[in-house]
Amino acid sequence: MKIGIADTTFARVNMGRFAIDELKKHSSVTIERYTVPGVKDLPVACKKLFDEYQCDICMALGMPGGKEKDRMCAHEASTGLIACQLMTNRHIIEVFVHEDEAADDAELAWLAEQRTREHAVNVIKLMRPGTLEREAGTGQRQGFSDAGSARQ
Ligand SMILES: Cc1nc2c(=O)[nH]c(=O)nc-2n(C[C@H](O)[C@H](O)[C@H](O)CO)c1C
Repeated sequence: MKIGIADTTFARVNMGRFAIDELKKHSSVTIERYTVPGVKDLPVACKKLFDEYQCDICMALGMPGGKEKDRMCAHEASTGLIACQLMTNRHIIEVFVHEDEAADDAELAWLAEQRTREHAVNVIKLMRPGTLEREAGTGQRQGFSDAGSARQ
């Protein structure tokens, strides 16, 4: 198994470092890292990780800014990431941390690390068929607290 990590220099937290650290804690998989300037460059980075580096699954790590044009960029990037998944028939776990989700820099750094690490664990679980099934409907969230199951 080979995991691709695509990340950006636009992000204000080194999300790639946290992803790699977490993946190594849980498995001995091979990891390829590909860093690009911003989120809109992530789809082709992931495509190259699949096509040229033979990755089986990718994480796309990015940090959209708080302005309207940043939100637009993030939406475009997400659309590209979905297209890449359909073209390659492989999963890309998108880990976007919007700058305005956090109240200050300290919370932003904490959120980016936490969300990245939790999604890295999701990647490991996705590679082991049936594992995520045990958590279906449990209201998992990455970063802030889990929502939990709704009462039935
Ligand atoms: C407006 C803008 N906002 C963001 C952002 O919020 N987050 C991010 O990672 N990148 C942004 N970029 C840069 C683009 O994603 C891309 O890197 C450039 O347009 C070069 O292709 C741009 C241009």
